[in-house]
Amino acid sequence: MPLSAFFTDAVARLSWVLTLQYVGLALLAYITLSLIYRVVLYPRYLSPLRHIPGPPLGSVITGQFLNIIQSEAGILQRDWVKQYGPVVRAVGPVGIERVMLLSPEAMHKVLVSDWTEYPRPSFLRNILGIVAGYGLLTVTGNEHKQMRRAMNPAFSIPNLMAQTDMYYDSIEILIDMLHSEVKQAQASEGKAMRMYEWASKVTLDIICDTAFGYHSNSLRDPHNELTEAYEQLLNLQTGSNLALFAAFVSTPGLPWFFCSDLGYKYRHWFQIWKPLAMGTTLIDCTHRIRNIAKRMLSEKMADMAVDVEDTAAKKDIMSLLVRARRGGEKGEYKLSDDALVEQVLTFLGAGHETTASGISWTLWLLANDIRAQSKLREEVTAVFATNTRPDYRTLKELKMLECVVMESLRLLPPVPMTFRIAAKSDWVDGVWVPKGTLFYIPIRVINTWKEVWGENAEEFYPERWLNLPEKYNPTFSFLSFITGPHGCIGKTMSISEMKAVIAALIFHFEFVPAYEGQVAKPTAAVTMKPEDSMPLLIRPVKRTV
Ligand code: HEM
Repeated sequence: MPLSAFFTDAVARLSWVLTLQYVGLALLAYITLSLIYRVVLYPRYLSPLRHIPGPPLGSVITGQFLNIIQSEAGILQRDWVKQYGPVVRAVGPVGIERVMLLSPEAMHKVLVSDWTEYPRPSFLRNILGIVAGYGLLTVTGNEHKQMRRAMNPAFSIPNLMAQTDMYYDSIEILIDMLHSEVKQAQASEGKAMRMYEWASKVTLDIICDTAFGYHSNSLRDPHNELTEAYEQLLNLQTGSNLALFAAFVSTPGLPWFFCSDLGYKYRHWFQIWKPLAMGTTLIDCTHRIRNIAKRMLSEKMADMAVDVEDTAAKKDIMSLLVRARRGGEKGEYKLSDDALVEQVLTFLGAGHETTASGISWTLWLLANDIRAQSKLREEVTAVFATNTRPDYRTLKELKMLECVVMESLRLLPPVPMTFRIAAKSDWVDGVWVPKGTLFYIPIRVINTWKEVWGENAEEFYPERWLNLPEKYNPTFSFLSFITGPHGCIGKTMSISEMKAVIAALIFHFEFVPAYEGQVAKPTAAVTMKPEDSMPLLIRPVKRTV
């Protein structure tokens, strides 16, 4: 090669290397500056929210995030309100701002009037989607409106009235099992049992039975695959696991991978590094649950194909889903086969664990308030003495039962908080909230806000429901099921189910704490279940016939 050509070639190569270096450096500078802007400049000096009172900004990278996930759900936020007032700003990981507004005006705008502008943020949709399917809980806007309209009839009062009697098939099994456990223990003081586990089994059997006509038999079968898969899945979202779980599901592409066949095939890859091993369990559980949902569906669709006329008249969840699958011809809402499975997962997931937590917390509160427990027993005994399967109306008329269930849901809400994200910049109750800001919907904080509920707001006092405080707002002071178009579709069903289970348990058994000094241990997860599965000492009620 002539010398001049050699030099030309060398210069060309050098300029390529230099160009690449410049591009690399420019990219690095861009990322560094963006990060500095996001985590330091914007939240500290530029954000329009920076003057709103709130806790210190915290660590530059994680903000208040570690404090939040390490504390009991809703309690840190309640302390902030006590310290800084009803409008609070806090900074989470990588400088993302969160605001918490407690006023009914703010809740009305975010949850009701402008709900499409304040959707669930994607990290929440992914957490819910993985645990409870990409169905009604994760869609928004028009798709949500259509889906909700299709499902509403399943939760109508006449439908629920017809359904109540079916609850007792599972409740009676629960009572029998508890009686035989106590009998086997042969101890006069009763037997300590993890009531959350029993509550979870009975609510799973009830939802499978009433919604899908499927007998999951989780009460009788100690190794039921559905129960075990849900248990493992929920444990992934508690304590220190929660941060990793949130990081997993917030990583673009990973939620899809977790639910795909590809993810299932390569699930063991996550075991190469211990901190990632949770990925294998997560994929394994979601696949087991999905497979059962598919099996449930295909069995039912085969049954229903035989009796099309009958299906057309029914308004239970399964019949409505199957009809939505056939829809379309008449311009009705149409569900694909995959979407159908996601809906089944939604009603399975959203419908059992929340109600189970509600039942366990109610038992805990009653175990610690013998006066309220005795008063409730007196009320339910008057009914159960002659009718052990009281219907929807009879349950509704029991005043103390209503007070106990509502008070428990107020004080220890199974969903202690949820989130929304501002899809536009706008004023919310006098605060200019920029697009992209996260909203806390602080359910537990609002439910126990002293400003509304008075000085004893944080105490269990069921009778307060007979004489509600003057500042009580029926739509925005009790948010356990939130409100507006995304409000819980299963609200009336779960309240009546909780009543039926609690009434039967209190009629048959006495509950006291399992040991001296026992304290409640609510998890800091999306749903607030007892971390220790709520051991309580239970003994049969002695009656003189
Ligand atoms: C005590 C029991 C329950 C509690 C405390 C509860 C609470 C909630 C809350 C707070 C939400 C709103 C979540 C958010 O927007 O981020 C919600 C939504 C939902 N719940 Fe429940 N729930 C319970 C029982 C049930 C039951 C039994 C079912 C069904 C059988 C159910 C099905 C749903 C569905 C499908 C949604 C999504 C509604 C929508 O976006 O249109 N829930 N629930």
